[in-house]
Amino acid sequence: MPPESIRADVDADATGSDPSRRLHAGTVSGRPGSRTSGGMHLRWARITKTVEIRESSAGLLRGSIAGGTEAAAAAAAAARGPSPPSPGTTPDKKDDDVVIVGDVEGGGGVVAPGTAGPANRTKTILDGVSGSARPGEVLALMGPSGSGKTSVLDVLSGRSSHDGSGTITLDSEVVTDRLMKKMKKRVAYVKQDDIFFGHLTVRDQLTYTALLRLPSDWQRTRKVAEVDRTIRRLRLGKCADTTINMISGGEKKRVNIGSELLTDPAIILLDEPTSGLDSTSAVALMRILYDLARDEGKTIITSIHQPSSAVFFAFDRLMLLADGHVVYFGTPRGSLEHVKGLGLECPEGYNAADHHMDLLVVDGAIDDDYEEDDDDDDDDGGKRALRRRTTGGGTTTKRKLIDSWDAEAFAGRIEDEDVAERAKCDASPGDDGGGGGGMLRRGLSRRQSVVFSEKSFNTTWWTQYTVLVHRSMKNSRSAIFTMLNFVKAGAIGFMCGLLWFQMPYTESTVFDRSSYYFFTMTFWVFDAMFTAYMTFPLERAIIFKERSSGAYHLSAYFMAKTTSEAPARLTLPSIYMLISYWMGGLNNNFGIFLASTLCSLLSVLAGESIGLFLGAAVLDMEKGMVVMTVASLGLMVVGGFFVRTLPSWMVWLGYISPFKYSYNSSVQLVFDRPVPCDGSKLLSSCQGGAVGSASVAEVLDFLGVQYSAGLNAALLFVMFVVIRVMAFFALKRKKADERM
Ligand SMILES: Nc1ncnc2c1ncn2[C@@H]1O[C@H](COP(=O)(O)OP(=O)(O)OP(=O)(O)O)[C@@H](O)[C@H]1O
Repeated sequence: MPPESIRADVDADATGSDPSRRLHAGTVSGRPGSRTSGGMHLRWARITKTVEIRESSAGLLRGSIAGGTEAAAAAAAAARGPSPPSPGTTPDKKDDDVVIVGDVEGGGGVVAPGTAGPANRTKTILDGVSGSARPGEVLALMGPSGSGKTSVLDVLSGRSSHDGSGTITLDSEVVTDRLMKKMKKRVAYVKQDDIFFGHLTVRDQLTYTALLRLPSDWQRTRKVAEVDRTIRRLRLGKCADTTINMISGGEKKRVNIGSELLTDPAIILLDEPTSGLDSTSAVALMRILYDLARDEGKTIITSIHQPSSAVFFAFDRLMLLADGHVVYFGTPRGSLEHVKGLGLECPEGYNAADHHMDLLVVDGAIDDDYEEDDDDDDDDGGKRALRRRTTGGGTTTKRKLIDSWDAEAFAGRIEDEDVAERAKCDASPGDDGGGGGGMLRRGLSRRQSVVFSEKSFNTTWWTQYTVLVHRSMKNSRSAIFTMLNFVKAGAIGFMCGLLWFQMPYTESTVFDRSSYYFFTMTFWVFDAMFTAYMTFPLERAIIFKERSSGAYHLSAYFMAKTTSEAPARLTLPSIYMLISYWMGGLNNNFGIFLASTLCSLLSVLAGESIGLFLGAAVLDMEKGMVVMTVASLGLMVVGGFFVRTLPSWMVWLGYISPFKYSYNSSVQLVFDRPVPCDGSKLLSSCQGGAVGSASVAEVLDFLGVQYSAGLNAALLFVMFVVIRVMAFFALKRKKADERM
């Protein structure tokens, strides 16, 4: 369909008698006097995006079959293997890329898709993409997997940059990098994955979001009222007080949308909001989106895989993508006319969306199989449907569709619309603050100044910190204060108590006393290191998502995390100490119990810092676990328990071992008086039998303990602080990489 007919088509469709219009009939609670602002007209022209293809450590090249030659696609598909996500990481489609086999440098491998040759390491994932989305309308992006839907949304949302050759305009204002950064707050982006703290209820999730993101001059009651309204609007009443872990997929999607809606965005971008939903839930969700567009004038852009007929025809506009190219933009009904004009008519009664996908999905490997199977008598309808995708002369329908869409003319049309609208705006006095005269020529436009005048954050650092502490405590309370963890601390404490039960304070138990502390600090420091390690890799998706929408400062999050988890993290070792210390009869002085418990807790905090640092530095769980294991065992080995004299080049490692300081300080404390000899002739002063005693200094020397208890505790504290600061900077450095 020629681009010129797009608007006519939209208008015609809007008055049509399509049965799918029932989707628009849904009602949403009225919004009299609501604070809702309408949408904005978003246009984009000639957007191109090229990415570097990363080489894996095994010398393989990661790429995708999309956009590649059929041969490349076939070989790449053949090479495709299961690629499970790393445990605990958010599945990332970028990591699911097909592995292209071969020595690419040597030119012997498979051609990187969309590129000129085997040695080329870049790939064009968006190629001159143009389109527009208006307030009050729902634009759907459709196309096969890998066609570029998410990439378009990433670019439009400002979460990812494009190559700079194209333009994006917002109400006809060119969106510069700076404006794009600010614009993110007016653009809600609901990603494909539902990422939340699972232990929070739906209401908690929305309330924390409201407290973090709604303006600080709003009263708390107003924010809570907004949460209630969002719950009603998204029909989440039934599950409002259920934890997110327990709600259904459709409800999760709605919570995700609700979290974004709270900030009253002008533009809402959604990446496959209906994926994983049954058709009824998908229709219900789409109805909510239509209500938002119709009733509140929002601009909505959603990618969608294979919608039902009702959903398909209800879209206001449709953008079909293949291999990063637009192959159609216009009304859904117009899309059928367009393909019919190319001799690819949708069969009677066949789902239009399925028909488009059939035309666009081409998998070289599958097609080759069918070529070979040509004489197969057992051919069935499915195969025939697939073969339908190949037209005469070996040209795929996909190629035909790409070639027949005049992307250049379409981009020109989008740009003309922009120019016309801008001229209209310039000509209307007062509209831009007085006098017209060219918004762009005057530098900062009215729209831009409105956006720029917005503060980077809606709330103060302190508000962010307190809200995040509250949220984190609530979440970690549920995650750490579990019955299982209490049983673990209690049972291990009791077991140790039995093992070291009521040791007499004599020469023969010198080793047993010190080994109690060796075990205690090994166990709890390891525990702290490994559990803290998980923190950032598990929460990274949430942090980056929330940060990319300007919810809070990273420092507020980090400080909140540090302070809120400490009580939970320290309670369990305290329970252990309370049970095992008194059962074991380590030292009946209560002050020494308190001091040695404090030293153990300091070592837990130092261990936690190491875990946080490694978790921030190595967000990939698989690699991180290896680094953690090596680091923790290494630090323990160099603590001086196994090898008294370390090789000179390793001595420095001993100074960064929390195990060493924790052990030293506690052992210093517990041997607070001379140790009576009991005939075991362990210590040199006791060689005469069960008479006399060994001095504290001799015992400590015998055990290889260095420095005073105070100095050891102080060094633990320094480790705890310094490594924690390092963890913050490691996380800060990661931020840019991970946001994409
Ligand atoms: N950073 C990247 N590095 C390499 N390839 C990338 C990168 N980002 C996207 N791609 C590739 O670009 C193509 C388009 O990806 P995109 O995620 O936009 O597709 P999609 O249409 O949203 O797919 P799906 O429907 O499966 O979500 C894919 O082939 C993908 O592998």
